[in-house]
Amino acid sequence: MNTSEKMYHIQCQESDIGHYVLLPGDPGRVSEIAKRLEHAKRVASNREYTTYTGYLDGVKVSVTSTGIGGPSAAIALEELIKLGAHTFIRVGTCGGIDCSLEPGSLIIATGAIRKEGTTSEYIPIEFPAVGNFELLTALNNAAHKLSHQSYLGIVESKDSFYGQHEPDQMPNAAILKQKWEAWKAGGALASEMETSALYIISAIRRVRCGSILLLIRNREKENLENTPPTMCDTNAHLLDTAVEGMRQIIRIDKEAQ
Ligand SMILES: O=P(O)(O)O[C@H]1O[C@H](CO)[C@@H](O)[C@H]1O
Ligand SMILES: O=c1cc[nH]c(=O)[nH]1
Repeated sequence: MNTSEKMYHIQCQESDIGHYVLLPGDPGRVSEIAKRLEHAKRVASNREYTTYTGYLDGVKVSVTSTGIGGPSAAIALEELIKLGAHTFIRVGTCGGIDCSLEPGSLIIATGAIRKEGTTSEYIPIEFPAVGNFELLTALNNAAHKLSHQSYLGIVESKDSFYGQHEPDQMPNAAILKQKWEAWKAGGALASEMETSALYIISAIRRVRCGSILLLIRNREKENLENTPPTMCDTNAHLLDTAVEGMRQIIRIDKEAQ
């Protein structure tokens, strides 16, 4: 491959991208993360994909938004891997499945339920979507270091946001609700839309990915306790923890060299 070639969707070339990449879904979150890097500059913005690149402890690190959902995240990840990136942290948001979780909690996804269509085009459904152990450990250590409460566990990655929030509006309501109850009984923590695609593709391409998510609202908790909607309206602790996790993995990699 000609490495000066720009990738079709993210509009970046190899020299634009670090080997380490933070992956928010929301393009609006990219500059907020980039502020936590050294000398970060915007390198491209096309469709849902905005990229900044800077440094952490002298090592080049990029931030690229994935947009919403598996198809969009899969494109970002595939193109970043083609440009040489090998270590990824998703920096996302989620809604509660486990009724004990407070809005504002940080969820570190050990694995993801593959309730999406993208990864079935890659590998049969029996293959599990699992995070990279080193990265999950680094994220967990980062949360402890910064004194932020975090929870390790399984998340649901689905395709339909409104299928989660308004299942009764869907002809498929009975199946949606039955599966949701099954995930709850199985101890799943939260629901989002990209982690399973990122984990499956990372496994297939032999790169590392970990996902950390901010729980912004927990309808299960509200329903159980009969309390009004409560939204978490701050994400600084998510961004600080994700960047500290990346700093830790960079340090571990340097020590192993
Ligand atoms: O905040 P981000 O990272 O986009 O993550 C979550 O928010 C979006 C839905 O509102 C989906 O992308 C979901 O996974
Ligand atoms: O409830 C939520 C919150 C964020 N993202 C989701 O997919 N669901």
